[in-house]
Amino acid sequence: MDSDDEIPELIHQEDQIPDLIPAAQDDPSLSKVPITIVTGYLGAGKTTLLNYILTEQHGKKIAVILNEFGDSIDIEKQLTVSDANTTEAKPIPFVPLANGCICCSVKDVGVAAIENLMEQRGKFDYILLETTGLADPGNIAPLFWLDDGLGSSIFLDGIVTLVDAKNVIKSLDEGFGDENATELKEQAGGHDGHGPLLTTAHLQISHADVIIVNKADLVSEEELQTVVDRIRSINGLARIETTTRSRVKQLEGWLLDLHAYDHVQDADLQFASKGHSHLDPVSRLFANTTSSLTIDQTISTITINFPPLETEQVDKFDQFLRSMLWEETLPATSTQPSFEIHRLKGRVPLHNGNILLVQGVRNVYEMNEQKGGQSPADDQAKLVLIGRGLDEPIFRESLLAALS
Ligand SMILES: Nc1nc2c(ncn2[C@@H]2O[C@H](COP(=O)(O)OP(=O)(O)OP(=O)(O)O)[C@@H](O)[C@H]2O)c(=O)[nH]1
Repeated sequence: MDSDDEIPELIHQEDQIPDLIPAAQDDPSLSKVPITIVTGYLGAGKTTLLNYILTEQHGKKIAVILNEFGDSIDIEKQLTVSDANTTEAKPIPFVPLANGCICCSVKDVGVAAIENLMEQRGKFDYILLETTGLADPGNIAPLFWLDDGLGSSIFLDGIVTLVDAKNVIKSLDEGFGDENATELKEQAGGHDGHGPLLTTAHLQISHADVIIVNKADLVSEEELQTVVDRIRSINGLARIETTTRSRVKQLEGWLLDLHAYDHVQDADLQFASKGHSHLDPVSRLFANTTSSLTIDQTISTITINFPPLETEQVDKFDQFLRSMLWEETLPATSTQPSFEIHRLKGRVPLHNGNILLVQGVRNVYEMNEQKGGQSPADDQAKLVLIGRGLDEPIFRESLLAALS
């Protein structure tokens, strides 16, 4: 490693972070680089996917940050850039970083890895960040919104979760391979009289914008459909594709250029309400069969439909979101369920002809009023929530009361 590749000092103070990436901040002509977070259980096929991408001809130079366990607990980030002109993947010199998992100490290690990478800006036009098998993407995603330094040079394009078709149901039901699985005692009706489990698999699925159900070759078509149905019952917003050897049918829209956070399409929210669109060919094959849909007891998706808002109600809507996301309390209701929100998308038409677009991950949300642009489908406002303990009638009642 030569002197140009010196490891930057790790940052421990949150308020120091905005100064990180000075080159990017100083030169406004540099456009923001998109980043996709790739997550999934150990052995789901993440490395297979990234190797496939790095050797594919796709005209993009993609930097991959791998987050791997070595022999010891040290974690190293290996940076590799695919070369659009040859089929070779060129490694950027190894950048050893401090011990720790990217989701536990992301403000230190993750930021430093990305800062390190951004010093080599110009050599790539897309970043893929692979997280360890047990990462909770909900800890990582808001960083790209909240951190001024990162946010000025990088934007989060989306979260892709790989699941292993053979083992994912066991992971969801039994916490297979997951030491962090926790029993939700307050929710009755779980397995063997116990509460259902909240596993890392639930968190990885609930936060995902794209879910790749890999290792399709190891299960029957019926088993594959059961897996797709189960995943759909957890996350009604994500696009789902089934693959073997992580070979997605195309990179754009499935791994790159996801634009999951920069617009809220009406079609996406319709999809959550109906629960069947965006389906991959295998799912379509089964669309007319009577497969029984297992509703996951732990994490689910709900869609709240409500009438378009007067301009004066926008503040009330914002207060509802703050109460729900920041205080985990539903306003204006006597029923106070225990819940947590992982992902939120909303499209709210206003009587002035504008449209309010809402995006959220955990307790971080963003609301933008877009001028005009309402479509015929915007006769109702829609708020889609993915999380734990969501009961649509209770949430709807609270929202309507808060708006009145
Ligand atoms: N049968 C089958 N095996 C696969 C498939 N995809 C990957 N594998 C194999 O499964 C094993 C794990 O794949 P990886 O790509 O290393 O999985 P990973 O998610 O990166 O796993 P970790 O590095 O442990 O987090 C490897 O031996 C792969 O060759 C698939 O679709 N079918």
